Amino acid sequence: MWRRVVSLSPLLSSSKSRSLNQVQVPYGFNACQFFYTQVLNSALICFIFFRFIKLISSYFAPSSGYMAISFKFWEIRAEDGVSGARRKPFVTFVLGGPGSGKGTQCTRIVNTFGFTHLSVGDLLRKEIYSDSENGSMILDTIKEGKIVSSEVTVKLIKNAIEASENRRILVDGFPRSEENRIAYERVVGVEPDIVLFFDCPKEEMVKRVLNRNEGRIDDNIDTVKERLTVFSELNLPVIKYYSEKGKLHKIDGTGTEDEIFERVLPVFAALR
Ligand SMILES: Nc1ncnc2c1ncn2[C@@H]1O[C@H](COP(=O)(O)OP(=O)(O)O)[C@@H](O)[C@H]1O
Ligand SMILES: Nc1ccn([C@H]2C[C@H](O)[C@@H](COP(=O)(O)OP(=O)(O)O)O2)c(=O)n1
Ligand SMILES: [Mg+2]
Repeated sequence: MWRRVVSLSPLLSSSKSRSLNQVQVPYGFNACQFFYTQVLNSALICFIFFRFIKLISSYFAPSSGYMAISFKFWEIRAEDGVSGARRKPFVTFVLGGPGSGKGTQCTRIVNTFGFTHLSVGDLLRKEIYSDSENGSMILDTIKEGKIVSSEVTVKLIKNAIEASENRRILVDGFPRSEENRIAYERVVGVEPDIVLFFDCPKEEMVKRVLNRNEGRIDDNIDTVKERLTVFSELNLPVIKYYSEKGKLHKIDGTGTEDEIFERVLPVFAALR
């Protein structure tokens, strides 16, 4: 290809320079000829180079490992306007114990800041009702208050992010364990941009879950107790991880919905 570019250079310069030969400048230097040979050749080389990179990145489908990382890099560059590829999404993870108000506050963020809300619990429940091969396993896991294998969950999240036209995404209820977090990073290839954590006392969370009244099979005292244990053991280490990375926004989850949203507002307003 490079040979083709080089062989095109004289063609380009000779045809143009013949008609513009008259524009002579002192010291025997032809300004127009210089322009056509140098500037246009450089532009042509750049154009062909970026077409080549684009072709290569679409040829090697990003799936895992090195190619996924390099593809991500290309996507991030693409965000800067280098190519027409899809922009990297701005991903916010929303964490908190059961009943801490994640879903409620996500709805507010969607309405105010135009995010798309991906509730991982909803994605899993949809799998149960769509009779998918994992449906009964998911149902049992949710009933017991445990966490579904990351292999299933991450695939659902990745598909949902890819299907979304919106590049501003809230992933609600994920990652719920270090296993969740590591699997996401391995498969998707990037970390979230920010992480919200709704901090709420256990008694308040239990009260809210038992009053939720959405007909959920896990909204009962036995399951919520188990979920709180799982939250302390598996989710708190994830929250600590993001806090140490400087990505965590810890929000007091007590008070009215309005009061809590007042605490959420500055996080997103600062991003505008
Ligand atoms: N600040 C609040 N005060 C009282 N009830 C709330 C508050 N925020 C949410 N709720 C209610 O508590 C229940 C759990 O809220 P939800 O948003 O579903 O929490 P999560 O998604 O964290 O489990 C819902 O019935 C919701 O209407
Ligand atoms: N990352 C996740 C998220 C949810 N789940 C399962 C286990 C959770 O108890 C249920 C319900 O999750 P959901 O986020 O809807 O629950 P809450 O809104 O916190 O009450 O789904 C999971 O296994 N892994
Ligand atoms: Mg929820």
